[in-house]
Amino acid sequence: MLKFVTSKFTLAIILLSSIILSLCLLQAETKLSASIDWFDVATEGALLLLGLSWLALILQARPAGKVTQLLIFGLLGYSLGCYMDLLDEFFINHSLPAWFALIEKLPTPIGLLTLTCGLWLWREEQITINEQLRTREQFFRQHKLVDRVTKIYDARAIRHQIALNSSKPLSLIMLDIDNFSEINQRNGFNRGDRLLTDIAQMLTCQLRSQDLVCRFAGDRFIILLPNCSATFSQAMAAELQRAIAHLGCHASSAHIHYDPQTEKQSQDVDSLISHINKEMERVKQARAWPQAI
Ligand SMILES: Nc1nc2c(ncn2[C@@H]2O[C@H](COP(=O)(O)OP(=O)(O)OP(=O)(O)O)[C@@H](O)[C@H]2O)c(=O)[nH]1
Repeated sequence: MLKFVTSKFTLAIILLSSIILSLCLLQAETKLSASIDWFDVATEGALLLLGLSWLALILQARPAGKVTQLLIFGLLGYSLGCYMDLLDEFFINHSLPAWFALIEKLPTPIGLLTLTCGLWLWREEQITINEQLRTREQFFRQHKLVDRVTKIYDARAIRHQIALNSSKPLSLIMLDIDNFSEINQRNGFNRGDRLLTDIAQMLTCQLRSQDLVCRFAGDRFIILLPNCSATFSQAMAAELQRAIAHLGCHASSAHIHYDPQTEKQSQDVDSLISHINKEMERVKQARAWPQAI
């Protein structure tokens, strides 16, 4: 439903209806210059310009996604309402079609309602990002264990965090970008760095506040999910792979689950890391095998 409401198709309909309304209004009787309230024209024109400038700012500042679509749709509705109010100033009311009075009232409230939904989701998104940044910032200050390129935790940091969390059930996800050396060769090392940074930021935004992501090595990331089930981590791994695909590359994923209460032998950080590395090698081999035959 949300997708339908915010689809490009709907945006096209709003633009089209704006054009149709303009044509309709062209047939109505215009007011004499002396009877036009120029103060109203100025204020309504200013509101329209403000709506359009907010739209331009949103388009510039926000990444593509559900929240941005809601904000755009809301601002388009609001701007359309302002535009119709402005046109209204230039035409004699009784010469306008009867349905115009009804239609005129709709875009602004619908637009403002959608905008409010968008702002609410933006707020939720920002709270998650702030929480992640605060955790990262605190850890950075304490240990200076941050990767130079992506500015997320490095391998030493995740080892430290796994050790801290290993008395409770935890899951680890490893993501390894496929054919990253080719991406480097094709686009250059700097673009490769940029892609690693984008992936790191995207992963940070996708996780729960208690999860941690690190750049483990080259094109390999590890995510620590404390207190979660194996099913949850499996679903999360698939979700993260899909999100990485949106950035134009593919990642292999491996995941392990460790519950100290049910395991026969307790595992330390090294054995957990070695376990997930082996899982990843198995996944990579399974991927390479069909290509080899
Ligand atoms: N841009 C950039 N590249 C890096 C960095 N660190 C490592 N790399 C590159 O990452 C690539 C990793 O190569 P491989 O381990 O062979 O992985 P791959 O090419 O993705 O191959 P598969 O994993 O088998 O799909 C190498 O080409 C490294 O040069 C870095 O900090 N920035």
